[in-house]
Amino acid sequence: MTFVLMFLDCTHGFGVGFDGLQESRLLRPALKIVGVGNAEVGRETEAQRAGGLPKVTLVLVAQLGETPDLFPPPPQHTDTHGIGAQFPLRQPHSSVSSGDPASWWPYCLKRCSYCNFNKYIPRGLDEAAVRSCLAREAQTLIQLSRVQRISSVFFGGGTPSLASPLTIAAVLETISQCARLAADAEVTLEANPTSAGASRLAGFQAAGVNRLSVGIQSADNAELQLLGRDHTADEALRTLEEAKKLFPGRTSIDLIFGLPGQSVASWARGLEHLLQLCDDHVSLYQLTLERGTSLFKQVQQGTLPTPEHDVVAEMYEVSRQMLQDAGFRQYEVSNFARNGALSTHNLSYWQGGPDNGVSRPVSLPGAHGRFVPRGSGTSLREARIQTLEPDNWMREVLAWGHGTRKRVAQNPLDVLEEILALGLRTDVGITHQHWLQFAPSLSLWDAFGASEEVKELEDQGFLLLDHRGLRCSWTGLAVLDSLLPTLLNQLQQTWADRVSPT
Ligand SMILES: C[S@@+](CC[C@H](N)C(=O)[O-])C[C@H]1O[C@@H](n2cnc3c(N)ncnc32)[C@H](O)[C@@H]1O
Ligand code: SF4
Repeated sequence: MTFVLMFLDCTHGFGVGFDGLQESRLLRPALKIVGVGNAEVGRETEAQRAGGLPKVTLVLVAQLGETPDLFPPPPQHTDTHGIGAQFPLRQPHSSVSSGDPASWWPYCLKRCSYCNFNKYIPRGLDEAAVRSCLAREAQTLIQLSRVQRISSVFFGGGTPSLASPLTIAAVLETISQCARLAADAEVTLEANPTSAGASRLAGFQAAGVNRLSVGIQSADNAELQLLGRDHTADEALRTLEEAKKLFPGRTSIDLIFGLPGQSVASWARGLEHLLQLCDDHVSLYQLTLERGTSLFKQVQQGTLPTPEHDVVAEMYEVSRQMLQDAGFRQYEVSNFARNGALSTHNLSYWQGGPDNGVSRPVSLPGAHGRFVPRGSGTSLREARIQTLEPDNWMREVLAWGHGTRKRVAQNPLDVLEEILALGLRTDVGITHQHWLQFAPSLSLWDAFGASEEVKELEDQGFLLLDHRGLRCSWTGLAVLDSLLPTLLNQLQQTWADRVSPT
């Protein structure tokens, strides 16, 4: 089973509109794409809007009817945030007899100027209380999903490196009491340079963390200031050095490109520098100007320039090439690894989990999950969202054992659409074998083999459908968002014609 905790990463990589697509398709599965045309979709970024970037040509029209809440929301407050509302899609975003739980720490020391994640500045935080709720919810969700074996755990945020190692140890201890935590399980923690000194990192390691994802973001002090980060480039690089000593081969760095005023040359210079210092894993995020953030406001008011589409696209291309030259494999739209340092947790997420009953129990406020509550006698997958506000979430965990605010049942087509949209983010794509686990009566050939539009994408060099399965080419991976509407539309049509004709 896999706990997925987070968020879908709306900024995973370059391409327009994927966040919008994810929001509408993955979190509001009851919306049906009924056509493809020249329409804007979803949460188009401000940069796209202002810069005239290509629009995803996707039309979402029919609301098919969301299933009612299966879980009555706790009585003390009303549910004002249904699935899809105000949730960071970044990341992420779990499964069944084997799984990958994720746990969030929703607190940050300060708000970065670009980030609209569900996060809070801790004031009078009772960490022991949060710890016990995290452990309790993990226990409830694992029991409910009947997960037996866990192959990865992800502590994301917010800033989980602000939590004490004791908290991380307590959650891991609970997980290992509820299911078999494999001896070689990947246990990742996201760390901010400011809260990740050598002794804290050693504490996390002693607690059971064996992989670190460090939020470096940039090696340029002016850029870090623009991003509202609370660390300098030197501090970030010192954390990287310390992390590499403790987690050699298992330290990842997060970087952001496409900042207002950033040139391709300055971005490339910074990346070149970081490639000499980094370990074996790099996550590259294209900046999304998120409504409600101070960076968004500054760009909107004209105090900062809008990042230009062509410039940002070139940054992405240059980065991919530089990473390839440095020995990295682009194994996903925005993730690069060398020496086999691919993230198990991320892969299980993009590949939709190890079996049909993909469950991603998510623990922590505001987290998103995919979950099969086998413990309550069902094998149907649900999209779940945990309550956003930590105080309410804690009250609910104390009262109910969990803070699941919203559950939406996913039908087989919803699941397939996720498999398609997420699987194509990887360089391997979707193998025939994998697809058939989810669609025994509709092969990839059935779904896409006879489509003129898909054939056109193949002829244009974006897509490959062959004996291995369906995947993007190197060129296609960079523009996946613009390929997905055609593919999703095609899937829906063949599903309607061949699997559930009305
Ligand atoms: C939510 S953060 C958690 C990690 C940690 N708190 C940090 O900031 O390094 C995960 C990643 O998402 C990135 N991120 C957040 N908002 C973003 C945005 N608007 N555009 C692109 N990346 C973003 C962060 O920079 C970070 O690397
Ligand atoms: S530290 Fe990370 S999660 Fe917190 S505001 Fe900054 S980017 Fe967002």
